[in-house]
Amino acid sequence: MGYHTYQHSPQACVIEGMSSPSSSSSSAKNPDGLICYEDAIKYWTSVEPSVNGVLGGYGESTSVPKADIVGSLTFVRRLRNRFSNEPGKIKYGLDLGAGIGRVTKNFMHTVCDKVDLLEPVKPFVEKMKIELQPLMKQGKIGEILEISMQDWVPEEPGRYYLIWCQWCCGQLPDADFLKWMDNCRLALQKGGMMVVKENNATGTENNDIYDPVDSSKTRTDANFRALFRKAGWKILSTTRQRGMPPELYPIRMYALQPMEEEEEVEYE
Ligand SMILES: C[S@@+](CC[C@H](N)C(=O)[O-])C[C@H]1O[C@@H](n2cnc3c(N)ncnc32)[C@H](O)[C@@H]1O
Repeated sequence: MGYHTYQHSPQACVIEGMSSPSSSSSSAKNPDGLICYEDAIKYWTSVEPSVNGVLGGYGESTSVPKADIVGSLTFVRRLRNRFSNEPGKIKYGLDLGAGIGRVTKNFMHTVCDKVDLLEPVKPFVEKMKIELQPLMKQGKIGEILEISMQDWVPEEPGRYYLIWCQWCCGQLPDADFLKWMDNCRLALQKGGMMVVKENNATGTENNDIYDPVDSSKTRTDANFRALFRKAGWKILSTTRQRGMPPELYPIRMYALQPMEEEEEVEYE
């Protein structure tokens, strides 16, 4: 997510050349086929390891970082009676696509006993280790996994009380997204919760927008809901992030739990 994940006309696809934003290129129809993991890592490795870098130019001189953290905290606090840790287990958090550790540093450590972070980009991991020094000294940081979400296989089933995935699951095409959700289910404690916080493209299920800058896609709310259902997760609650600059895509938080077998899903 950078400048490019914000409200803009879909740009010309790097593969197809300079088609106009309004042209009906196959990129608009099949963004999944255009996602390239290597290009994504190359892009993120070239980005300054700072809040400004991971937030695409919406750093600390803007309202975005603060509004984002306040929104996340409020959302999780509102849900505190709807999820719990498994008796006797540590309240472990997992911060996915963690960048320089912004989410853990400002928010996750306050709701979890300990947080693991997953981030594939080396300069971000190096900066994260500096940013999180004080929390490491307090014993609040667990493992730092230097891998991509699509390569992650949970080593300890039922480890996590809260899994947080923000502004990074657009890096995965739908097929890998579904496999990744299966891994999340395996990794979650009984009673635990996962939150996906992402930009939303407008339109129906098939209107996801490819972003050539970081080789990701921005999903519609309809596609998120369809994928959650397909992967066997129910939405406990969902809300729109408030207080963001008007030029940005709408941002939505989805609080999720695995469906019980035969459970009816209620969507808001
Ligand atoms: C927009 S930044 C968001 C960082 C962080 N979640 C935050 O909100 O501050 C996107 C992050 O996703 C990471 N990323 C890119 N491809 C990824 C992948 N395949 N798996 C996991 N993370 C990925 C990037 O390196 C970058 O740190």
